[in-house]
Amino acid sequence: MQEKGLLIVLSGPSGVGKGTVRKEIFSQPDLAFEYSISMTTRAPREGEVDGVDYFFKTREEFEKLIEEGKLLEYAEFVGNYYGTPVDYVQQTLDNGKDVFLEIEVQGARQVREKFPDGLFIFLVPPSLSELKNRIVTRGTETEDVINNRMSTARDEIEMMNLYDYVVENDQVERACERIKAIVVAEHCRRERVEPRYKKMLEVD
Ligand SMILES: Nc1ncnc2c1ncn2[C@@H]1O[C@H](COP(=O)(O)OP(=O)(O)OP(=O)(O)O)[C@@H](O)[C@H]1O
Ligand SMILES: Nc1nc2c(ncn2[C@@H]2O[C@H](COP(=O)(O)O)[C@@H](O)[C@H]2O)c(=O)[nH]1
Repeated sequence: MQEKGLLIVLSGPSGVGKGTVRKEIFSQPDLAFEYSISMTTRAPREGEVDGVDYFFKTREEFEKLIEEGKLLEYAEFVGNYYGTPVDYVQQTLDNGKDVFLEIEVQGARQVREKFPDGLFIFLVPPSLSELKNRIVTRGTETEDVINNRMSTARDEIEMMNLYDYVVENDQVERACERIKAIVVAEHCRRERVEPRYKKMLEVD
């Protein structure tokens, strides 16, 4: 029987660097994750592409997806809906591949209920002032939205004890290395050791 993949959830306050870290991890070929592209009612930012960064939906379309049970989890975050397509996640896990979700904490709680064996990682900034600096420097949000996201961030950080691991994003490369090490360790712990590691342990 084919082993199921690992469901990896990365959360953290807005602006901590989840997307940056995730893109860096996905640019490296040594860990084969599949990224689950989320649905959102948020308007696309400059340079964002439908079907690559998000599937952009109207509120009506999103509410229909909720009614039809098409979402593994969803949440309203600072005025917009965000959600994870259930079929893609389930099919990819069933095919034995690891799936990587980058979602906020309300959604992560719902995923934990459905996938208690998932791997839940919370990314933290070196400080709240650095968090604000990152979100401001990104230059994508209005002042009102930044203030809203910063006040939500304080509540989110209080939820970090619900996660299996907390990783500091002081430098992108270091945060990626920490996350990759956690995933490899989890695979070993769950005895789903990659063949190349098994080979290393073989005795002649
Ligand atoms: N380790 C880091 N040091 C300095 N700047 C960083 C670091 N990681 C990310 N950044 C910068 O911080 C900003 C926010 O990063 P990013 O968009 O990846 O955050 P996010 O957590 O995905 O945010 P959101 O939840 O709002 O989508 C970006 O401008 C990014 O370049
Ligand atoms: N619960 C979910 N949260 C999600 C999902 N996709 C993204 N997110 C999180 O929303 C906020 C805001 O994202 P932004 O792109 O507008 O900055 C951030 O914390 C994302 O991680 C999802 O499918 N479900």
